Amino acid sequence: MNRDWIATARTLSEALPYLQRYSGAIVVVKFGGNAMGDATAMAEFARDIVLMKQVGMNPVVVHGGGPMINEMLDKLGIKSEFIRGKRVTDKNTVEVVEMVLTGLVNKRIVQAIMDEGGRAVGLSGKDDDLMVAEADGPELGFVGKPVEMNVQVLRDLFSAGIIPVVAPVATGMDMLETFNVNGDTAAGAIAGALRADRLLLLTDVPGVKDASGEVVTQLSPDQVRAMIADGSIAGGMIPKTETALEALEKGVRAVVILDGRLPNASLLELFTEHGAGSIIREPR
Ligand SMILES: Nc1ncnc2c1ncn2[C@@H]1O[C@H](COP(=O)(O)OP(=O)(O)O)[C@@H](O)[C@H]1O
Ligand SMILES: CC(=O)N[C@@H](CCC(=O)OP(=O)(O)O)C(=O)O
Repeated sequence: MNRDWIATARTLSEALPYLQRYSGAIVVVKFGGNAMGDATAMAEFARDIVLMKQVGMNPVVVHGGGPMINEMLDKLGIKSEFIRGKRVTDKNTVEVVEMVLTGLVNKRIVQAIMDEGGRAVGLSGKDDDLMVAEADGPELGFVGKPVEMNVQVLRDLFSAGIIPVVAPVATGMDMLETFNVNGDTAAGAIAGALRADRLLLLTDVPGVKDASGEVVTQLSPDQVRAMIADGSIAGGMIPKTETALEALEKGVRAVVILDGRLPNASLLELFTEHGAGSIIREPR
């Protein structure tokens, strides 16, 4: 008997308690632009999501696409800068953001999930008023912070056997403006409104690193606040960890920041005893 086959069978058998624990669980997965990588990485990600649905979980994909927005802004000769991990967004920029996220990136992910045999529907915060936002701060322009969530549409899609894929673009309170919402912030707001069992933030680093560059596998909210204050958490990791703290306050059970480029990163986290990346939750 081939040893690899035996190992595969054992892995499946060992996954049973996790499959039982997560049956019916809502898992929000943020797929960052830097984690998307090439077509193979995209297909592997899609396969993991389809598997989650197949075993009875309710995954929701919330995606980013920062590098793809940068590429399009470059082509159009529009300059862009970030403040504390968020893109300063003027009128021209928000149009590009909406086109790239709800068009290009969203449909690529929907297509990848369909290609793996799942059913996916793409939507943005504008669809069925899923995410209503107001300006995050005057210096950021059309960057939104979610103020009202209407997640019924996601529950409807769950019951229909469909995987929702959400682009982080929101409508304003007046229903006229368009806001660019950071992908992590959007994922946290959706996870909070759904009181999700897990929020997975897939990125391009193995987890949250301390000042010496080591990944910290377990973090409490207090530890995260201290690391933001002393500067060991910086740049794009700020919205990610702030999102984690807010999501926990709203009743999400745990938030995991992990490397989406690692093959089967989400499955490793959910279905094995090893876990992956940094898990942030209240100390037990
Ligand atoms: N303490 C830290 N641990 C890990 N990454 C950090 C930390 N501080 C800052 N970073 C940066 O945050 C980045 C992840 O954020 P971002 O680039 O916005 O990812 P994504 O596009 O996946 O949302 C990492 O690539 C890293 O450069
Ligand atoms: C306000 C803000 O910063 N919005 C992000 C939205 C996309 C995103 O979050 O993409 P990643 O997850 O790939 O970083 C942006 O304009 O880049």
